[in-house]
Amino acid sequence: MTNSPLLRVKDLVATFASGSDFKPVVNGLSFHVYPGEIVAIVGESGSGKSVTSLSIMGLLNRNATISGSILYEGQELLTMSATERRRLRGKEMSMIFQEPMSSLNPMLRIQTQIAEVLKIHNRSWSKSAIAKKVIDLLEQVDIPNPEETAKRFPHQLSGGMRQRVMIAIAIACQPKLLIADEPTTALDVTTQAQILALMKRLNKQNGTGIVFITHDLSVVADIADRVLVMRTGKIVEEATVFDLFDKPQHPYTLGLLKAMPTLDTSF
Ligand SMILES: Nc1ncnc2c1ncn2[C@@H]1O[C@H](COP(=O)(O)OP(=O)(O)OP(=O)(O)O)[C@@H](O)[C@H]1O
Repeated sequence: MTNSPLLRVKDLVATFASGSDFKPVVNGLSFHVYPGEIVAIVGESGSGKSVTSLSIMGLLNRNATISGSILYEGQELLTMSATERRRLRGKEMSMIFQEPMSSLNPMLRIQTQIAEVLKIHNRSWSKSAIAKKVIDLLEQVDIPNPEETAKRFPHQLSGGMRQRVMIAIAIACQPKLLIADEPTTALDVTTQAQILALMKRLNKQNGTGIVFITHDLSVVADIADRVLVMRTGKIVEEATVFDLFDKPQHPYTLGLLKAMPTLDTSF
């Protein structure tokens, strides 16, 4: 790991002009992610995890006001032009959402959707180079029969396969930063474990820094190097994954840990 963070968020405040009584929903958040690191943000529903990730990606609604600082490789994202941010999105940083069906276009074949992002960021590539890269990406995310799958439409794939396609799109341009917002929540446990293993492998192979948003501490234990515990728009605890489970400091973290199902839990 190098000494300069890939991402440095400082005093981030996000407020919506409607729906939240003008109270900040993210309120003075500071954290950093080093290249190659997996940082999990964990917290209950409504604590501001998604607003944080959308702020980093520059995808928040127009009714949001953001202040503070978000530095990506030392460049301030909050003062960047929309064109510059679009250039970074997809190429330098990309995002995976919980429900791939709402991010994929139901009318377009998988190959067209992956090719689209490749074309935007690699204008000089030939058609055959793009087609080859599409298959290569589907192979990287362990899609069986990639040539066949590339021709399918999203509804012809299982939820796990759709999420793999979303990951293929997200890594198409080898971003340095990947933000994954509850990418496994909608999946059964076996598929969830496979997707987590895939993300860990991509992190190790490509050195991608990952911000992994979840409300599930067992996922945190599986994937993260470092953990930020978020509550009502603030970070209440930050620790390595080992320390968080070994000696949690904040009562809220203790509560989350106690609520984790164990083998002894009776339902
Ligand atoms: N576009 C919006 N307009 C108004 N309020 C919003 C908007 N988007 C989010 N909020 C509010 O901001 C707060 C934080 O929402 P956010 O989606 O970041 O929570 P979360 O921690 O990601 O929750 P979940 O785990 O349920 O996804 C919530 O109170 C939510 O209602």
